[in-house]
Amino acid sequence: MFDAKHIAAQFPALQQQVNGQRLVYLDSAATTQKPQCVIDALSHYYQQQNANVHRGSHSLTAHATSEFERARETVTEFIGAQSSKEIIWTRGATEALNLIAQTYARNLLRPGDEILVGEMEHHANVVPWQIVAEQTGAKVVKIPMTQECQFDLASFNRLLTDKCKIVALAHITNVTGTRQPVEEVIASAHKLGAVVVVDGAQGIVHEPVDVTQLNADFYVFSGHKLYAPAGVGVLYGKQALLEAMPPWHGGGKMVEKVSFAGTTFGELPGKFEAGTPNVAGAIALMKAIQWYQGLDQHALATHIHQLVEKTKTALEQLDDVRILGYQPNASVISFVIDGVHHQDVATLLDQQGIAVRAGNHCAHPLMDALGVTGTIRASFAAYNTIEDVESLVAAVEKAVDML
Ligand SMILES: Cc1ncc(COP(=O)(O)O)c(CNc2co[nH]c2=O)c1O
Repeated sequence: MFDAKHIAAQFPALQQQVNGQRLVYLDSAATTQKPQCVIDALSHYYQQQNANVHRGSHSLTAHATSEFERARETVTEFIGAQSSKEIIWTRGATEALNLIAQTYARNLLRPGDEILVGEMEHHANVVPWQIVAEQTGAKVVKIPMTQECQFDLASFNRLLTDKCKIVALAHITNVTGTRQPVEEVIASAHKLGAVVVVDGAQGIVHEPVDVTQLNADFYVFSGHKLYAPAGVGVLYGKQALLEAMPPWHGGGKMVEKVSFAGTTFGELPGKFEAGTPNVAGAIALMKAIQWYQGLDQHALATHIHQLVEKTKTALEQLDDVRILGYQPNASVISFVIDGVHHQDVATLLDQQGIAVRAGNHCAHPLMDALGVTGTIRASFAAYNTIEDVESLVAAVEKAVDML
């Protein structure tokens, strides 16, 4: 039995009322709320540890650097990387995907090469590939989804030719929570010499990740979806790939020697970390990972899946409510109320203290495939309870009656 109420009590943001009602936070796929211990880690850093890292020669900077690199080691172990050199700090998944596109891909791609991208992807895993395709004369090829909002593996294998140099897909998608077959995609792509970029923004928080076992070439995620602050994220890349890539941004820390006759660049991971990093964010992400690893992961996953299943069962009893792309064992559920704009529903729910996401969820191609302009999405995390489900369903029922 997963004690979500005990978990929720650790989250200050969840103790408030919104519009005079208990906050029911069901938008964790957008960003999770933060436990007190993570908030304390941020405060402690700025109260006691703040200094710039890898520079200066005083005790504070030495300690801050040590904690910053301990955070990198924590991420290394958390995702099963071979070396901390394979862990690059970014602002989040979006920046990590753009870094890969503008270094690895831009350096590799030639006219006629192909980048295969899943139809259900978040724009952060579509647009960077379109930009670099435009820059290099390569082509982005859509991997269609099935009618059931699953990754169409058969179509993928038909589209996969020796023209394909990169495959980009989410571990878990953000609108329907589809767990995509990254293992099979990686195996097939590698047979043809293509690399696979796995967008782990949703996956990192809903199942154990071992990038070595997965054999992913790149895996990216954002701290703020993993109970950590916004502004810190991770790009994992196989060391050999990262070593061969040109730098992303120029500046301090990423160089070996600068002269106007020419500049030599630093080693991993600093080569990709120009400028002053988000030290506090990295340290808080370490604390978030340590907190998260203290949870019973099987019980947590079972709990979240039960909440989503109960939500589905209740919503499908309501007139005019249509659930879209439901996936067993997902952490999100998306639905529409026929004849009612999704934003109007979200506004009514908000008036009852219920925070969901309405809109296209940065997934226009998926919305087009579903034939809608947007959905209402409820997404669940460790702090959500059955009472949250009951509040959501009652509010949707009220919305159906009112609208
Ligand atoms: C699958 C996926 N990839 C990439 C991103 C981008 O992450 P960021 O760089 O941290 O912004 C998101 C954010 N998804 C959402 C953000 O708000 N609602 C969402 O569903 C995502 O869900």
